[in-house]
Order: sequence, then structure tokens, then C-alpha cells
Amino acid sequence: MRPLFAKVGVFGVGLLGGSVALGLKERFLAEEVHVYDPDPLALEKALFLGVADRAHREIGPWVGELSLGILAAPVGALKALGQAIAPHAHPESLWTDVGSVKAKVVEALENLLPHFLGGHPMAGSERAGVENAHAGLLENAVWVLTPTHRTTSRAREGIRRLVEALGAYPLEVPPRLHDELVARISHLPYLLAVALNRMVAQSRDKDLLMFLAAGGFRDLTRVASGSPRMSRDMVVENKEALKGAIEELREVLLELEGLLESPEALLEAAEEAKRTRDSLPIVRRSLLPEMHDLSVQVPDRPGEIARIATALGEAGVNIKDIEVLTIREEAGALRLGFATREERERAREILKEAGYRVR
Ligand SMILES: NC(=O)c1ccc[n+]([C@@H]2O[C@H](COP(=O)([O-])OP(=O)(O)OC[C@H]3O[C@@H](n4cnc5c(N)ncnc54)[C@H](O)[C@@H]3O)[C@@H](O)[C@H]2O)c1
Ligand SMILES: O=C(O)C(=O)C[C@]1(C(=O)O)C=C[C@@H](O)C=C1
Repeated sequence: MRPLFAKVGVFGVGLLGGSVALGLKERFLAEEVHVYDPDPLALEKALFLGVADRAHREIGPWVGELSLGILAAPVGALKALGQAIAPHAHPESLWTDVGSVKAKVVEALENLLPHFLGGHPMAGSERAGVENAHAGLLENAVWVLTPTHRTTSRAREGIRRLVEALGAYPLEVPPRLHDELVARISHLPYLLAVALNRMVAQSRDKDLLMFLAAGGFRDLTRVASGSPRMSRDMVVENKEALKGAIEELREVLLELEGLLESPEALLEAAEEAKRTRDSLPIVRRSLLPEMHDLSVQVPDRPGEIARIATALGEAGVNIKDIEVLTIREEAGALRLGFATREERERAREILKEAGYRVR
């Protein structure tokens, strides 16, 4: 059987580009994966890690041989990258990007590249670079696609197939609406993580504060550890929508400050927040297949996670999703997701028998 795509090019082989390239290779979706990056070290690592078949430091005639190209550079670099690619792109080729901002990027790139459809996988990590790339990053992710009146059916079908073949779930959203939504659910949380760290860094009590930082601060600020350049571009390029989101947050914070004097009303707000947060896990999103969860208490001893995974693996039970719920001295908990109720029940029995507390 022939792969879905012939030669595929990934432009920018960092965390996201590397993960897409690995997905293409591991799932045999491309005859050849080519990568381009201005950073020679990124290219060297990509070849060493088996992320790509060919690495290029220059954009040139090789681009004309691609049937599909994926732009995965920081958002601020995408337009110039599109301009450099445009003279070489084959007129029948498909193009997409993975940038975190869509309206401006889509407007620029659909003017430059044939059969272009903008994209944004709603998945990532606080670690940058190809050395942290893995195909699993994109599996089960919601992958936003942003068609416009100019999108060709060839692009729409081809890019949708790419996303599905990488194990993700395509969701079409107009570019401007996408930017408004991610301003609230992704870019504002990032800015908040920066703000909280800035507050600590500028405090006279910085050292003590850092020493006291427990799970709450760490969980809330994880994304601040990501690539500063990538994240800076993300918030700057979406600044109009983000300013609206900051204004909304300011109002909510003022409201909550007021509620400090009304404990009953604050309790209601806290209960509402708990309901919202508890219904968040990605596996419960309605467009994804239903997932069946177990929580397992894990003693803080070497090898416990391996023991759990091995017990399930040896019984042929597939763990579809995994999340560390708490990190404490005496015990932590794992949330394990299974594709079927039957698998979850088998997992429950196996783990109970092995002496674990399961919920
Ligand atoms: N990190 C995330 O969580 C995440 C999630 C979804 C989407 N994105 C988007 O993916 C894209 C890449 O982000 P990342 O997290 O992989 O960053 P990264 O820092 O890991 O990788 C970016 C790569 O792009 C390369 N690059 C820089 N300028 C370039 C240019 N002009 N042309 C080609 N390559 C160039 C860098 O050398 C680097 O290898 C961004 O547009 C970002 O908004 C990131
Ligand atoms: O670090 C993660 O887990 C992420 O999902 C990263 C994250 C996000 O926080 O929304 C960051 C930027 C993106 O464009 C998409 C995803």
C-alpha cells in the first residue's frame, strides 16, 4: 500500500514540527519526510533522532517536489517563511501551518501558497525543540482547522485527512473566532503564568516564595517554562483578542475581590469553578470518543508506575490516556483512561489484586 502522501516538508523542526514529522514517519503516512530549519543544530538533531529523511538549511527547488508542506515556525516568522516558499511551491501541492494564531497568518498564507488551510493543534508542552517531540503529542488532540471562502476543497479534504491520520480530531472554526477563543483558553493562561512568575521574581521575598511553591503554583504556571520566543509571538500576534480577554479577567478578579467580604457568594463561585474544572479533562470532550477512567493511588516508591503499566500490559489492557493527579510525599494518584467500560473493569480487578487502591 502506498502512503497517504508522497514527499512532505515540515518547515521549522521544533517541538510541533518534530512531532508532526515523527507522526508522519511512525504512521507511514509519507514516502519521504523533508525538514527545513534555519538552525543547523535543530536539523542535526532531527536527523539523529530519525525525525526526518532529509534536512535542508535553505529553501530552494526541493520545495517544488513536495505534495504537502506544514509550516511549524513561531507565528511571527510564518509570513516571511510563506514568502520564501511561494516561488517554489508546486501548484497542486497542499499547505497548512500549526501556528497558535490564525486570522493574520491565514490571510497572509492563503495569498501566498496553493491549496492552503490554516491549522492549530490544541496540544503542546512546556518543552521546546525537536528533542522533546513525540508523535503522541498530537494523538487525541483537537486540531482546529480554519477554512475561509478561499479554501479549496482539495485543501479541506487533504488537510483533514492528514489530521485524522495523525490520530487527532479536526474541528473547523473560522479564523477570527479561533483567535477570540484561544485568547481565553490558551493565551491568557500563558500570560497569567508569566504574571505570577513575574510577581515572584520581583518580590523582596523571592527566595522564600520559591521555596514555598507547591503544586498549585507549579500547575498554574507550567506553560511559562515553554519556548519564550514561540509564546511571545503567540500573544503579540493575537493582541487584539487577548486585550479583550484581559479586560474580562480584570472584571472577574475585581468581582472575586469583592466576594471576599461575602463568603457564601464566594463559596458558590468556588463550587461553580470546581464543576467547570472537573468536567474539563480532554477525554470527556463530547467530540472525542467516550473514555472510561480509573484513579489509582500510587505509593511514592521507585518502579510503581512501571508495575501498574506492566500488570495491565501483560493482561492485554491498553491504557489510552494517563495523567498524574497529585504529587505528594506519601502517595500520588494516576488517572488512567480506557477505551471501553469492559477494559476499565478488567483494569480495576487487576490493580486491586495487585494491591492498589482504585477508584
Ligand atoms: N509549543 C506548543 O505548545 C504549541 C502548541 C500548538 C501550536 N504551537 C505552534 O507551533 C509552532 C512551533 O512552536 P514550537 O512549540 O514547535 O516551537 P519550538 O521553539 O520548539 O520550535 C520552533 C522551530 O522553528 C524554527 N524556526 C525559527 N524561525 C524559523 C523560520 N523563519 N523558518 C523555519 N523555522 C524557523 C526554530 O529554529 C525551531 O526549530 C508555533 O507557531 C506555535 O505557535 C505550539
Ligand atoms: O502545554 C500544553 O499542554 C499545551 O496544551 C500548550 C498550549 C496551551 O496551553 O493551550 C499552548 C499553546 C498552543 O498553541 C496550544 C497549546
